[in-house]
Amino acid sequence: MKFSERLYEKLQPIWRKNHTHPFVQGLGDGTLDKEKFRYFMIQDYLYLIDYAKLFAIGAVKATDVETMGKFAGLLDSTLNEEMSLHRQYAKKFGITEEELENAEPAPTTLAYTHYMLHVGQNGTLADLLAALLPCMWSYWEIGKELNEIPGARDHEFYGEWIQMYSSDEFGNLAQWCINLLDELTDGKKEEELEKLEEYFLNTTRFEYLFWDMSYHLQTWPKDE
Ligand SMILES: Cc1ncc(CO)c(N)n1
Repeated sequence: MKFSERLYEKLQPIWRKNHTHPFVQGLGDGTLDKEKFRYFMIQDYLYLIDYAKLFAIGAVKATDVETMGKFAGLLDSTLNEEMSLHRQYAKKFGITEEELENAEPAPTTLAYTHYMLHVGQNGTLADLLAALLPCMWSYWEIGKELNEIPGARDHEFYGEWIQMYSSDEFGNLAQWCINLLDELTDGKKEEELEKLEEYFLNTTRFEYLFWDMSYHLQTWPKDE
């Protein structure tokens, strides 16, 4: 069995929790409170700034030019395609680019990005991929699932989000990362696979926490 199949099977219950989170459900049926989505967009923009850096680290850790080029492409599409979705949504909300970049990360955003960057900086290329994969993979799955809901992709507000994450372009990038992780883990010892599984599990959990943070508009403790 491919390592990605093992991850997928083992973590199904946790993935389902992400799919059924009220934030995700609200995106799909269009009932999500705009204030929560606005908060999510700002936090997700900050998240993606650090996430993009993981692809840069991937290029550094790659051992062949083709893989380097792919990571460079992932870096480019995160900064210039995925984040332009956020910049467009920001315009709809009257949020300036300065405001976006100067916003303060909430506790969960900071914990999640720093965890991934720590694993990415200190580990192997396989470690980095295991940590970053739940992000792309779960958004692709969620995008595809929401895209099946009649009218969801044409929703005046959340439709563009669903279109982006259910797209073949986004899916192909996720699939490339899945395939590379499968290649890198082929024939690896069980001990090594368990370590990778732990990274993947932790960032899958962080995905849930990110939805939950946005749903509850998490802040740092008040009256500091
Ligand atoms: C928190 C989070 N996870 C995954 C993605 C997909 O890139 C995203 N934009 N944000």
